[in-house]
Amino acid sequence: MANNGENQTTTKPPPLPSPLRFSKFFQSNMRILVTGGAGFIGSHLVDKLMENEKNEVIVADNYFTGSKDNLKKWIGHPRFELIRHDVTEPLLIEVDQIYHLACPASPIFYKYNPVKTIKTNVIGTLNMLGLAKRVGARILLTSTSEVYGDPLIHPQPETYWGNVNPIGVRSCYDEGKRVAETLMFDYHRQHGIQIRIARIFNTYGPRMNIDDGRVVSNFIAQALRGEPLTVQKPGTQTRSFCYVSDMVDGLIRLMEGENTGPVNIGNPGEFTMLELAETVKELINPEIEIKMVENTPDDPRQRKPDISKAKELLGWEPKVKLRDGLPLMEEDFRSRLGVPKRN
Ligand SMILES: NC(=O)c1ccc[n+]([C@@H]2O[C@H](COP(=O)([O-])OP(=O)(O)OC[C@H]3O[C@@H](n4cnc5c(N)ncnc54)[C@H](O)[C@@H]3O)[C@@H](O)[C@H]2O)c1
Ligand SMILES: O=C(O)[C@H]1O[C@H](OP(=O)(O)OP(=O)(O)OC[C@H]2O[C@@H](n3ccc(=O)[nH]c3=O)[C@H](O)[C@@H]2O)[C@H](O)[C@@H](O)[C@@H]1O
Repeated sequence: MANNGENQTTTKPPPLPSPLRFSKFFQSNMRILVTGGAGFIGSHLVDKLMENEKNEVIVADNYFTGSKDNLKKWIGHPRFELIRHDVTEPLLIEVDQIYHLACPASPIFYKYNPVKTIKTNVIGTLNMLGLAKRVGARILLTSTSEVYGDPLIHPQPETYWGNVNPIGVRSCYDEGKRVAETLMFDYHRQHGIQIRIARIFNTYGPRMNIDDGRVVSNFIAQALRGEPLTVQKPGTQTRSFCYVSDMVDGLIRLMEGENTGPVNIGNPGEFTMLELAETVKELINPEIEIKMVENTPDDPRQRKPDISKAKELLGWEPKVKLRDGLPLMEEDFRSRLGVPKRN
């Protein structure tokens, strides 16, 4: 029987919280660090966390794929701080929770400088675990469905150990995240750190980079620019797309709950890339052409989360269907590309 982490209780007590907790200037606010908070999912997470007046949010980001623009409504807010920081360097601050998202997510960006991607996943996660250990913070890692590689089991439950190429062009990301998960559990067992691991499946929504290279952003930008939708061959490969507000809700529930994870967070609705292209065409621009193009190596052929664990342990399941989420993203892309809605 695969031991998947959930019954691995720690023998060591967690470290004491920062001594500042006992100082006379003690503030009861929850201090939350979001690494990668200037990115797509991170900035939506920050919006949600900032809604709670008891939260102070600190974002650390090196702006590789993120942007200050995504956080502009919070810059200058007394409960918000933005730090230009690369997580491959240590960070010495006092916080109660860490959402560790920093890592390029789109394949074109994570393959751009693969050695840096590995450093971000391994050294970056070590640094954030070191911070969690020093101050007694709870830490959540945004891992990925890519830890299942090109899966041989469908849909993928958390107990599946995956089918991953260790020497391929995607390995800097998927093996990097696998090591990051290992580090999380080793810090948990060895040092008593409170950990949470989310395995995120393809997420989409407003604020994705327009030329991000991921399939939903590509298709919407192409449809709005009047360019052919580039379906990578064979087009029968599948993905399951989760709207970003559902994702943020799942991440917060995981952080606040009692279970370490790993927990799959994603929308089980499964589509082939040809079906996705047809849907974008129908909803956004029926005149657009669909063009088959060459694929990249090691592209997973099928992907769909088994979310039984998220349902049972977090009481979570996604609410936004693809057909309802795409128009919300279209609106954001129209305003950023300056393409008005047709009558
Ligand atoms: N969006 C998805 O479909 C998806 C799926 C699975 C997992 N994830 C994970 O979720 C997290 C966020 O993904 P996203 O889609 O928002 O991506 P994103 O690229 O929009 O955001 C990543 C953020 O991390 C920052 N960053 C990258 N390297 C850094 C470093 N060394 N130091 C500091 N900051 C750094 C970037 O500048 C950016 O702001 C990532 O960890 C990703 O692996 C995302
Ligand atoms: O969800 C996940 O776990 C992972 O999924 C994605 O990786 P991937 O699924 O390969 O994402 P895309 O680049 O959006 O590709 C999805 C599919 O669309 C296809 N595609 C992509 C782009 C395009 O223009 N056309 C097209 O058909 C690709 O071949 C692939 O089969 C994310 O980019 C990773 O960050 C994330 O960790």
